[in-house]
Amino acid sequence: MAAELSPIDKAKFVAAKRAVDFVENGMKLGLGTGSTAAWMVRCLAERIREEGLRVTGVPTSSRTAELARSLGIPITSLDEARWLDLTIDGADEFDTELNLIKGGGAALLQEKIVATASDQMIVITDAAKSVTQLGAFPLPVEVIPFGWQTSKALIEELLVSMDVLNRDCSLRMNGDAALITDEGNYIVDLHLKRIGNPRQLAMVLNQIPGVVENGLFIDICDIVIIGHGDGRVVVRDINTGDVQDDRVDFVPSDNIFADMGE
Ligand SMILES: O=C[C@H](O)[C@H](O)[C@H](O)COP(=O)(O)O
Repeated sequence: MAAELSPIDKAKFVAAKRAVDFVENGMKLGLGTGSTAAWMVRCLAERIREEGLRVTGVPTSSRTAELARSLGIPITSLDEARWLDLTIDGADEFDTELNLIKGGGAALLQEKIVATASDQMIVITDAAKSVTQLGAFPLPVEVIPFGWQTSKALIEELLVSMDVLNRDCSLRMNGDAALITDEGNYIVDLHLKRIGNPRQLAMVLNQIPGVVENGLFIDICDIVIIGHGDGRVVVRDINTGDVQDDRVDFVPSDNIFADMGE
């Protein structure tokens, strides 16, 4: 018997399930990271099992690779795949132009490379992540460990020069030690509260020595699918301007919980 999902998990599940409708036979797919993307991986595995869907996935983190492998999704590296048809991923915040903050799960670097190598990016999310202005969620910046304090100081100087009022920056920790990303780097979180010009900030942050990438995704996302706890999903396409209001059955099949030990 499938476990009862919380309203937030129902919202994530229905968004993920609707996104997987966009997947077609033979596609090369970017597989995002995080709790919402994990639902997408489970829904994709279900279509592979039940319909014999043929796809190849490129995971955006070691966690997603492990999950995909455990559910029998064929995966490969981006270097093998080279170019992808579609990436489906979660986000921490999205604005009306579908600019995003990502990296709450420290996977922003691979996620940005994979999404940029895709013809289309679909973001799956719940409504709580919709904002008029990005920045309430701390902006993750991936820095190399060598001289990270200098890189952090340069980020702080940059924020002063841009007249950013809230500019508290903190090294992301994992217990007592710095969190290490899949690429062996650190994350500095920028607590900005509001980001006036995300496009400019995304560009200038990456000019700082030691900064590898930042969590602002500008002009990368094409479609956002917003799930709600009652099964409603809103699909918004930034390129066509189309908005569809849809419903998805939010009762997952029993074996979708296979990887969760339920
Ligand atoms: O690094 C992690 C990713 O950018 C995630 O996609 C993002 O943090 C959203 O994760 P979740 O779906 O768990 O809220």
